[in-house]
Amino acid sequence: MLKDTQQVLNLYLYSHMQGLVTKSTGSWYQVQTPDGERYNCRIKGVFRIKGIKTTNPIAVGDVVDFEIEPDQETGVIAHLHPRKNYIIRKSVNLSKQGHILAANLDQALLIVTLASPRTSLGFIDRFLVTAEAYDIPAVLVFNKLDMFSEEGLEVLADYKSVYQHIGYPCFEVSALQGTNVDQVQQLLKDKVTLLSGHSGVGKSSLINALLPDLGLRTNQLSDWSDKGMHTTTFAEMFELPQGGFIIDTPGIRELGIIDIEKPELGQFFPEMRQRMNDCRFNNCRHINEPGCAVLEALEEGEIELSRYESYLSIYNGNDTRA
Ligand SMILES: Nc1nc2c(ncn2[C@@H]2O[C@H](COP(=O)(O)OP(=O)(O)OP(=O)(O)O)[C@@H](O)[C@H]2O)c(=O)[nH]1
Ligand SMILES: [Zn+2]
Repeated sequence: MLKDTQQVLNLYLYSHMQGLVTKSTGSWYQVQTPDGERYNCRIKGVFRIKGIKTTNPIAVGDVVDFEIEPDQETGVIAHLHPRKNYIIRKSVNLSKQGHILAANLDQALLIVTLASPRTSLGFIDRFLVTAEAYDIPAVLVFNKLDMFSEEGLEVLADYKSVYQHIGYPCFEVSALQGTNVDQVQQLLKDKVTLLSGHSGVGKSSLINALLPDLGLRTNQLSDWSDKGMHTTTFAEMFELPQGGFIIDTPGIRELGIIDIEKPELGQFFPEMRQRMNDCRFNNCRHINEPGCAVLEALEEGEIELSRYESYLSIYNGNDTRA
């Protein structure tokens, strides 16, 4: 009888649990179970991505199975669930090596401003291309609404229509005054969201507006951000009171452009992707080829000139990240 009880207990103690990796230090992983329990876990075994060696096998956002150790507090990660996407930093001199920054992102939110500092269209487009290449849905949030003049509001409406037209949701908010922050709150609910944007666009202000009751959390967040060493290497997720997580890590805020082969670039512009099957040549670069469906659409004003200019700029390897 006693033996049976022990066996049942052992089974229970070593049972597999599933959880989300919410923090990583490289050797320890914080794993959160669906009921909110957190365990510090180690890794057992080898985890690999095809074709690339990673310096970290498991990253924030990964879903893993783990076994709880007899101490009931720590665990051993035994299985990694397939990722729907991940962002990776390739090492500069060894392109076959990389560091996974985060996995399974539901969306990437780019915070931009049209005033102090103005985010360039080139920067926005570069971000969107990168998000497309990573297969992460992107959303634009135009902040500092309170600073706009009549004229500024018209420019904003133009920008929004350009991006909404090609399928990117756009929001306009004032983090400072709280305008439309509830819409962003709704957007983040139950999702894993990467926050991005240039310095000074109001990311911290927006987080503060999103977490009004959790000043402590935001402080932790900026403390974390100040630790230069960790920030570039390891991401951390912050849980939102209404459900969902945000990732705000300086090293990945601007989602550096990844290696994209020139012939593939058009695929990452949705309005080009949609038309390029109609180009006369199947290896059309959409630059000066006859019968190019993209150039036709550009001429007819169906493709925005600024977007096409971004295409050319990235194609030619110019850095538009002003
Ligand atoms: N008028 C106005 N100012 C804002 C708004 N949001 C942020 N700011 C101001 O813009 C400045 C930068 O805001 P932060 O929230 O620190 O920007 P950040 O993106 O976190 O910047 P980094 O920490 O450098 O990445 C601060 O002076 C904020 O007060 C807004 O909606 N309206
Ligand atoms: Zn073409």
